Amino acid sequence: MILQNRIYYVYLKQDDPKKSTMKKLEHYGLAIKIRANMIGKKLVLTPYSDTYLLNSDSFIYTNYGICLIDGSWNLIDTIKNLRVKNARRLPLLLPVNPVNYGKPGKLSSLEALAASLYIMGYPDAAFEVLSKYSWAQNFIIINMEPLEEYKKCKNNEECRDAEKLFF
Ligand SMILES: C[S@@+](CC[C@H](N)C(=O)[O-])C[C@H]1O[C@@H](n2cnc3c(N)ncnc32)[C@H](O)[C@@H]1O
Repeated sequence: MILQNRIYYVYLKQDDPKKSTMKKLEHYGLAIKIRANMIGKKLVLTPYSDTYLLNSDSFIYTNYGICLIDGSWNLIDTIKNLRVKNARRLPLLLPVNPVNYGKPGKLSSLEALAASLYIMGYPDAAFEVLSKYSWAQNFIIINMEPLEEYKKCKNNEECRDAEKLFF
């Protein structure tokens, strides 16, 4: 079950809106679009963070929510200087989305969200968000072994070591 009003995204208008995975989740009532100045203490997923997302971050998720930055990978530099309180990176995983299939780390917002929910201990919510796209069905299955390892990590160093086991 997905906790109500905990999944947010900032939309950067860099891609075809019809292809935005977060807009689709919003359509199903599973995500809320916000402006960057509303991020506050929410977890923010950005590959530029030095801090890995941990299972223990579920405390921040349940209290403040999680926010994706929905832009284009081609313009990812735009968010390089984003300064927020609770920025997090994900350890490497394999995307299954049609644009970046098989390129380690280049996850869609939907995949990044599902991976985060899984690592924080919400597998049912992860499967629920993935269920909205047929191409996304195998994302957890394909990444099950790394995800299970990442879920056990207690700090950055353990995440880095776990990543090296698979990539
Ligand atoms: C660059 S956007 C591309 C989104 C794509 N247009 C879509 O509709 O799904 C993907 C977003 O997912 C999150 N993300 C993807 N991979 C990540 C990683 N390795 N670490 C942290 N966040 C990640 C970030 O919020 C990132 O901005």
